[in-house]
Amino acid sequence: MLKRYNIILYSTNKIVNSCRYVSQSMLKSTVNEKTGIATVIINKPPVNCISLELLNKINTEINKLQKDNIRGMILTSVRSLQKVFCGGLDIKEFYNPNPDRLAKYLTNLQDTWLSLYMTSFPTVSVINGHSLGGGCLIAMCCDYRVMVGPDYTIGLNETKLGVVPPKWFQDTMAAIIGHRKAEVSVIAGKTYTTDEALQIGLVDESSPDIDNAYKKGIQFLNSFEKISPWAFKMTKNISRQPISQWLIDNKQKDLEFVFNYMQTPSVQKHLGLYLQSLKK
Ligand SMILES: CC/C=C\C/C=C\C/C=C\CC/C=C/CC(=O)SCCNC(=O)CCNC(=O)[C@H](O)C(C)(C)COP(=O)(O)OP(=O)(O)OC[C@H]1O[C@@H](n2cnc3c(N)ncnc32)[C@H](O)[C@@H]1OP(=O)(O)O
Repeated sequence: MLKRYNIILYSTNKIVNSCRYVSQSMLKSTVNEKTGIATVIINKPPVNCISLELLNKINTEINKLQKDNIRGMILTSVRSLQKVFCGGLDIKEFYNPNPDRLAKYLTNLQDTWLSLYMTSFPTVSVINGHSLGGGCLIAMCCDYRVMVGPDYTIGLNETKLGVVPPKWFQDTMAAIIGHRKAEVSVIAGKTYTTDEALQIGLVDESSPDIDNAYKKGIQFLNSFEKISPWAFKMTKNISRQPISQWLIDNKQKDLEFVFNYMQTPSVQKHLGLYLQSLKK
């Protein structure tokens, strides 16, 4: 039986020296058996945007780690991408979608958010690049955020694409920076530089380089060494349950609304224009 571990969601290959397992594509996950800390690395070039397949992998991995009783987790992005933590949800999943796949995607998105937001172990995102839309969402799900800077950006920019960030996206941000700041932020689809994100409390610490950011993440996880895992889990649960319970109670309604809304001509037109603007 493994010790109880913390999770840091982070993108590097060289930190972990004692690996329990590694999955080769899109998501690499390693657990340091000495420390009980998992490092989960998103590895989907060119910009780590989240397809249905990646979403499945993230959710499966979190659920596996949950069963393994790890002490903590770091979530990050592979170093070779250099300037992107996560480019957000894959817009191609929403543009001219296959309805069956879109329904699967949205359901998986709900489930993955619930898994990551409610982990019973501490989690850290080491944000080693731009983190937009769904990228910002997964970083915000973690218990602590360390962002590399100064030149990266983070934010829920959905309105800039002509889509609405669902209630649970907005609630996740409001729980971190407060309702008023989150409202101003999501309405305008604002993105923040590392320094700005630190200033408004969207991230907890900044770092000029990835190694240092990773160390800060580990320090955060180590701060739980003397905290009972049960006390951690129950306290986090009480803190986050009101937000997660809303989605659990409204999953079908939320799914149907987004599923229909996404396929309206006006949303499709905006998504098409946004995708075009991203093309080189
Ligand atoms: C109650 C609710 C009511 C209604 C709700 C209705 C709907 C809500 C449902 C769900 C909500 C929808 C939520 C969406 C959340 C999102 O995440 S939307 C996406 C947000 N992300 C972005 O806007 C990032 C866009 N990308 C960039 O800004 C840059 O690519 C980035 C800074 C990340 C990196 O820049 P750079 O290194 O220069 O790379 P390129 O720009 O050259 O990109 C490389 C190729 O990758 C393609 N690409 C980039 N991002 C995405 C993406 N998110 N999805 C798909 N594809 C992407 C880009 O087009 C390039 O492709 P090419 O090589 O040219 O083919």
